[in-house]
Amino acid sequence: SAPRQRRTSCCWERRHFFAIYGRRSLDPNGVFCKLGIFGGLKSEILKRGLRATGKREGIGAEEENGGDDEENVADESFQATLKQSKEVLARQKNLIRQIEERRKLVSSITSNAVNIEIDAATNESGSYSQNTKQCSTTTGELDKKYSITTAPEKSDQLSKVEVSVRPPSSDKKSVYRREIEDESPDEHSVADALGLSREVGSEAAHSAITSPSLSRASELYVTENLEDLIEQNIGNANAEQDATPGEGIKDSPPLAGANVMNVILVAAECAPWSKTGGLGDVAGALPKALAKRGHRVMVVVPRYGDYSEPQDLGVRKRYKVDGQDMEVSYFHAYIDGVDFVFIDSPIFRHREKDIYGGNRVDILKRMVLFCKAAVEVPWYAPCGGVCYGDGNLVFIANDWHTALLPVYLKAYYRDNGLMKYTRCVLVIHNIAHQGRGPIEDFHIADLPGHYIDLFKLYDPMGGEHFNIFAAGLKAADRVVTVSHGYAWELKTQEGGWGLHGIINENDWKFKGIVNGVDTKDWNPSLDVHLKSDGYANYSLETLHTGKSQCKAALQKELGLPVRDHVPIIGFIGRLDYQKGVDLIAEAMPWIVGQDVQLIMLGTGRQDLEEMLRNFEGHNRDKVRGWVGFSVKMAHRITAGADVLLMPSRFEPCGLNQLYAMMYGTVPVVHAVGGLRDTVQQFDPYSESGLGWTFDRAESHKLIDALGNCLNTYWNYKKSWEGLQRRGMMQDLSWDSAAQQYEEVLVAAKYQW
Ligand SMILES: Nc1ncnc2c1ncn2[C@@H]1O[C@H](COP(=O)(O)OP(=O)(O)O[C@H]2O[C@H](CO)[C@@H](O)[C@H](O)[C@H]2O)[C@@H](O)[C@H]1O
Repeated sequence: SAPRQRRTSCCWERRHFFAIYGRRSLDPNGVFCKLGIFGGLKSEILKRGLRATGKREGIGAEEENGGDDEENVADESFQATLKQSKEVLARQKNLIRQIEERRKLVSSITSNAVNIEIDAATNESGSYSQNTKQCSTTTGELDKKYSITTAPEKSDQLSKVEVSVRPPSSDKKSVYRREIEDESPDEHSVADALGLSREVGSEAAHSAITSPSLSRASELYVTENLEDLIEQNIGNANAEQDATPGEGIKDSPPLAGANVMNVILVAAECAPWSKTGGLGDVAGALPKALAKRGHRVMVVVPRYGDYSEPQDLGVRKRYKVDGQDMEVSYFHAYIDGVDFVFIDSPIFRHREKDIYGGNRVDILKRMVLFCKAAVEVPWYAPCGGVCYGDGNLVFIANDWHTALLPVYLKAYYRDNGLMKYTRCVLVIHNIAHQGRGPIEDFHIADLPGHYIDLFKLYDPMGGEHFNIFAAGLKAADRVVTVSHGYAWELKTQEGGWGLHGIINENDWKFKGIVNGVDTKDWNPSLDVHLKSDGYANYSLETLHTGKSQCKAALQKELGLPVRDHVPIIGFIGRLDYQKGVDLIAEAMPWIVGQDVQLIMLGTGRQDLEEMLRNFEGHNRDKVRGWVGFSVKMAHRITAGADVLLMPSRFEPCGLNQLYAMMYGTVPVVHAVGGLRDTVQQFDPYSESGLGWTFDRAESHKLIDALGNCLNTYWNYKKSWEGLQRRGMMQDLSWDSAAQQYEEVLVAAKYQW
């Protein structure tokens, strides 16, 4: 009976072994190919294999009493298992090599994509648009699918579509997760997730997952290991993607967590399509940062020019403006995770060089049409096939041009039980422009009579008048301005420009958030405007040589003496009262008395433009006054200059000083509004600070500050380098601002 017992025991062990790992485990293309990849499993297999031979189970003692046959069987079995283990090891190595190759492929695709973008942007606007168009078409397609899942309205139709959706390719991890959760067992998803070729991987994956002989424990084991491997594999790919600055949407879950919502930013301008100043920059950059946090984000802007990226959505709507029927259509592009919707109408067309041009009534009519159409965009503009809808939606309106939006939202819709869950936040970029006019302008706004009270404002400057910003501030659910300093100033009589009373009354819903920088556009190591004409990209590591090269290229381009040791002082901005250009004029005799070069770029008031030309005319060896709007020159001056001068009388935030610091250019600023928030005065004792500030908008104060700055430049090189480095090392991206905006959006959402 002993031999029978031994045979039974041995057979049981073998049956048990197969029961756990399946018969196909002995097939070279079978489950071991799959299981072998998990390091821990190898020893388990060996252990089980040995147990099957009985040698680890103490059965050996009985075997010694048994016949040679039994011993041979055990030996053969042991040899087979050993061979099998070796094969497993070889396959494991092979799989690791495949994963490595796949990782390289992902990395090369990622870097190619970045190169395409950089190439696109390097070209002049025409080719930039073409390339972007390609990108947007692709991502638009993805968005079409993705947006369906993120749409908050879950109509029957939507949830049906959801079954087949996939998020954008960058969100690979969640694709695989969902495939495993929803569709497993599925050989394709698992093999794809592992990066296995179909021939090697699919059958193995299928066996591993679907084999009926898999016990619950081994199923769990396989799943866990699969997930680990997928995590690791995709994590590596994502890490490589993350290393690319400015990449779009990243891993799930979204940073915004449960607060994910639909956000529509509405602005009169948006870079790169339309820009007269900082509003265009913000409208182009903040939405991308919000999208990165997981929100579904749209920008709505008039279609001033014949832009090539946006495609006609084929939707037509009519709105009445001052008694006249006007038709609008909607153009759409999906770029960097954001839906850009352009509202087309004959009254916007061909205005790209003159966005705010025309008489007061003309501008008002344009803004009335724009706001009337913009507030209904979530109903009519199908982005990626699905409209945003008005649930879980917050508008971000900007400056007086779109301050009618919160008023329309209330008067046309919420007062009538529509758009009940839609909110509007109004951002003040500049209170100096308010949309003022005579009371009679009210009829153009086309609102119920009692709404006149929102618009009526009396101040000593304008008497009783119609004021669009005033109405917007009252109707908005929340109000944001672009720095803490400016938030404080707006509440004062001097800083509020007649609206301080309203702002004080609405203090509870008012907040300052400092703007960020689009670190893709304004980044010395990526800047597309530094790739030609002798300029060079540079970083913190190559600051010294890179900046010198840009400086020489700038001097050469503008016909100034090419001298490395002469400090270049730059100025970029609108030529108006706000920017304090007249203070530079007053300080001009002192400035040209120094061994410096001054480069000024700007457009605006004609007398100030003339002044710039005169500066240059009288000091050709030291001064250049570029009258015009040139984004390329703005970037090149920022890179090539040593000092950026911003003597603004008031400055809600100011972006140029932020850009300057990113480029190792030291700012000298009037300590006001956002300039005070962002430029910390240099302290030579503690070697801290970011630049020089002066406390009053007076030319002698400017001269003092600039004098100290130049002294440091000439005589304290180490301190100078410290200033540059501290500036460049700051995190000035939109990430933190976007998080603060999100808090405001959430507060608005839950406000009744
Ligand atoms: N001639 C020219 N050629 C090329 N580019 C030129 C140019 N003149 C100006 N720019 C560019 O326009 C932008 C100006 O931005 P700012 O923030 O400095 O001022 P702006 O007063 O327009 O914005 C308002 O809104 C922004 C955004 O909130 C606030 O930062 C700011 O304080 C407030 O006054 C920068 O990108 C600058 O490079």
